[in-house]
Amino acid sequence: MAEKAFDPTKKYQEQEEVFFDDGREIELLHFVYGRSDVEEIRNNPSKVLAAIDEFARTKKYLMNVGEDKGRIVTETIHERKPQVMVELGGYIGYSCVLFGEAVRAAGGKKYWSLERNPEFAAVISSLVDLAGLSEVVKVVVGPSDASIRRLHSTGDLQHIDMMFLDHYKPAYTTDLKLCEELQLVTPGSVLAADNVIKPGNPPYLEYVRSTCEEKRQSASKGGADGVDTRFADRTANQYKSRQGQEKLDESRQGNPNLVYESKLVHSFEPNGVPDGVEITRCVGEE
Ligand SMILES: C[S@@+](CC[C@H](N)C(=O)[O-])C[C@H]1O[C@@H](n2cnc3c(N)ncnc32)[C@H](O)[C@@H]1O
Repeated sequence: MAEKAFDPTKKYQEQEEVFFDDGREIELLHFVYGRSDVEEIRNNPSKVLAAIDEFARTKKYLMNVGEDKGRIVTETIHERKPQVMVELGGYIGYSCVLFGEAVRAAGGKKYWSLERNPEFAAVISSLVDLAGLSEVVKVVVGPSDASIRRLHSTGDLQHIDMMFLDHYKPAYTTDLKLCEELQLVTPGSVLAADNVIKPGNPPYLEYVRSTCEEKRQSASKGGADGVDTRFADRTANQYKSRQGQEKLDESRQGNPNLVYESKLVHSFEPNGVPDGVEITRCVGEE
């Protein structure tokens, strides 16, 4: 996958100081459903995505994965052909519509979108319905770790063929370890982690790039308390005003015996800022 230059004609609006949860998500729904051509975009995922992009380019920034990084993940979906894919963090449904359609096209059965904010989850469901993807996509409201545990215990989720991590940055590693412990992530699973350059995720990159021996040694030392200090305050507190202080189980050990092959694919945020997606394949267990 070669890195392409950013096309400035597709640039989203600048990211403001307050860039989400200020009513823009509902404004987006009115923008999309208020279009004179809304019946032409119904059941057409590409046109729904184009309408979302148009809002973000002409009205207000949206924290979507965007076209460039999205392509890296859809190419991986075409290769891996997951029957079951999970995303952590759905926001207004951009990645859900883009990847849900790719999973369906690859013959997959289910795309789970785990979103903590109930208002955002309602926006996702509305746009997924418009895109005609309701049979493949299931939106689950709640914190990702509780949702993963519940879906596993009910038997609704038995294996994750592919996972897109794009929620609270410090939770990437703790949620991956939870999925390993529940044997949802096993050899054959593929992970795509967004924002590993902007804002960055050193603990996650360290984990998926470690050898089994390194992971076993670090698990034997036990986890540190609180959010890893390598995250900037802005990232650690991104959802604090709405959710309060996040509680992560840093003592979780995961399955250090899983062997990962991991690589960074460079790309751009939809407002042109350089970023990258870490693609990680679980290739064995030792
Ligand atoms: C960057 S946005 C996701 C963007 C989306 N994947 C896309 O590309 O279209 C991050 C989302 O994660 C959600 N979120 C944050 N912490 C979460 C958690 N612990 N569990 C589930 N969702 C969470 C936020 O509410 C927000 O909607």
